[in-house]
Amino acid sequence: APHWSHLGPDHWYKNYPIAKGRRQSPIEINNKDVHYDRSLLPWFASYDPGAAKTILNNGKTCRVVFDDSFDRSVLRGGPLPGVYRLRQLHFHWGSSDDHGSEHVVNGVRYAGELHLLHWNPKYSNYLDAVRRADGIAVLAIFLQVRKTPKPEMKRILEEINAIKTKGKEAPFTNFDPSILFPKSHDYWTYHGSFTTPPCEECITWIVLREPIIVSSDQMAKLRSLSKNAENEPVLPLVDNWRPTQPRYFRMVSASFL
Ligand SMILES: NS(=O)(=O)c1ccc(C(=O)NCc2ccccc2F)cc1
Ligand SMILES: [Zn+2]
Repeated sequence: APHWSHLGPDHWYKNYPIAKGRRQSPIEINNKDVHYDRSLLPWFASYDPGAAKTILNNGKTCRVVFDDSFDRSVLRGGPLPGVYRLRQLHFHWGSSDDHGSEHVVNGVRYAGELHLLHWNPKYSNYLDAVRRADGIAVLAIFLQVRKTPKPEMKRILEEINAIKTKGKEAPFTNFDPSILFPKSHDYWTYHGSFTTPPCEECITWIVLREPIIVSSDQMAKLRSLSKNAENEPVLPLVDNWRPTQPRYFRMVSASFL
């Protein structure tokens, strides 16, 4: 990773000027700024469990990677003009249960946030899609800590022990991430960016209103990951969330009243 990558979010603009752009993510979602759009369609995920390939610790997050060589696992509907291919999912979390999400809703910070990243196959590949305003769609789901966790998160967290340090990867097959979805498909949507460098402004964000429930132990499991590679000094992988960015003149639309 580049030498500056250990510098915080306030330094990113030196290498990625777009980090100070007009369409950055995450943002605060406040009811007073949200516009109910009754023309917004429901979104649908059609995922093939066989597309899941591996789970890895890249020193920045825990990521599950999927086969995106054809329209095998796709997201469609909602604000999207067509199908978008599922490429990976990853998480953001804090150093304690009272913070860790990237988006903040009416002042509420959640313990974490799950991002399912999809790209628009009208472009030849992911790298090309990243350079387009309609290139990427991220489905964001908040993680809320409660006593009785959702059993579906277990499968991902069971693999954590195999990817403790940066660069560790393990097979992760036969997994349909839609089992993680909450009951309600209500969402907010707006145009934004990657929340990490290169901060490209290529993302249609679909942020679910209903969080998924995890336990404090499950969050502790995520916090047991390390930023460092094996046989390097231990650096806990925590607080991998970007602070909220100015909304400027962006409309946040809601699919619900
Ligand atoms: N937290 S998030 O906004 O959902 C997010 C999703 C994906 C990336 C990513 O792919 N980075 C590497 C990357 C970026 C651009 C071009 C090629 C890349 F590999 C970064 C942030
Ligand atoms: Zn993310």
